[in-house]
Amino acid sequence: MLNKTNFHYPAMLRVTGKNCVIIGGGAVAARKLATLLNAEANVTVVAPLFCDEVQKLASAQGCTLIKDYYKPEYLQNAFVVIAATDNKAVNRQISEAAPCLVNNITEPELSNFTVPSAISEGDITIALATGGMPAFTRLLKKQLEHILTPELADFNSFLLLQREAVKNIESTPQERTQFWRSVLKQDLLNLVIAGKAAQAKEKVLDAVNSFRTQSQNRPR
Ligand SMILES: C[C@@]1(CC(=O)O)C2=NC(=C\c3[nH]c(c(CCC(=O)O)c3CC(=O)O)Cc3[nH]c(c(CC(=O)O)c3CCC(=O)O)/C=C3\N/C(=C\2)[C@@H](CCC(=O)O)[C@]3(C)CC(=O)O)/[C@H]1CCC(=O)O
Ligand SMILES: NC(=O)c1ccc[n+]([C@@H]2O[C@H](COP(=O)([O-])OP(=O)(O)OC[C@H]3O[C@@H](n4cnc5c(N)ncnc54)[C@H](O)[C@@H]3O)[C@@H](O)[C@H]2O)c1
Repeated sequence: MLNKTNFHYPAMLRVTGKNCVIIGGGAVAARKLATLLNAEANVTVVAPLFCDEVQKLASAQGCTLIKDYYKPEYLQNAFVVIAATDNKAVNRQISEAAPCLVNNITEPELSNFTVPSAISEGDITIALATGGMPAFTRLLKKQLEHILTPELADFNSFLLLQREAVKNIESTPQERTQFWRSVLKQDLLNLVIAGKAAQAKEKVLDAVNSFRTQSQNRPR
């Protein structure tokens, strides 16, 4: 049997438009529904009874609610399945029947993935897991929320654009790696944190321009 804590391969999933099925409609199902809907998944929730939060999310963000007990047919064509009933035996059946990514909320060891705690700001995401100590995960997340500011996310958006510009400069992947490592140093981060993002951006633009000039002058 799988160890309860051996979830050692972090990954970010693209669930946009993908069929994701949650069996169970209680408090935990509502939490998993919220994150799947935020990730723009196409979600179906199956349960005889839906809690207020699930109903609220369904009408605010749109998902399919099927008022029924679990049946294997509900797993057809699913990319992600969450076994989120309060019945261990049912969740176990779901875990066994799901030929895809499956998360079991009552017996994590029957899952092939676990849901980390996550904070996002713009395109930056910090995902966090503790190997099954969720209340501590929640506390650590609060600590990290202070670090992940809108200013950092804005600076990251700027960098993403510059990265595309740098890719269009004739250079080798090694040269680009070397370039970004030399530009993205602690002093630059300190400027952004100190509220001087404009200065930091200026420095990056200067560096990109001299990389371009160097590339043009380099014999190939
Ligand atoms: C991160 C988060 C994401 C989410 O679920 O959305 C999440 N649990 C959260 C909260 C939370 N969960 C529980 C409590 C009550 C306190 C407590 O019991 O400890 C609290 C705290 C609260 O609500 O304050 C109870 C609980 N959790 C699990 C079991 C079953 C078991 O352990 O056997 C039981 C029932 C135990 C029982 O019956 O007694 C199992 C798992 N919960 C995980 C994730 C995975 C491990 C992630 C990691 O390694 O950190 C894992 C392994 C599987 C999974 O679900 O993927 C979310 C944080 C939200 C946030 O970010 O603030
Ligand atoms: N993984 C986690 O993060 C986590 C967190 C807290 C609790 N838990 C565990 O998860 C269990 C559920 O917690 P909850 O707060 O969501 O419970 P809940 O009582 O709020 O919800 C249970 C839901 O399961 C549905 N259900 C029951 N039998 C079903 C079936 N055969 N088919 C479809 N739906 C069915 C119910 O209608 C209800 O909607 C708890 O018993 C606890 O052990 C896990």
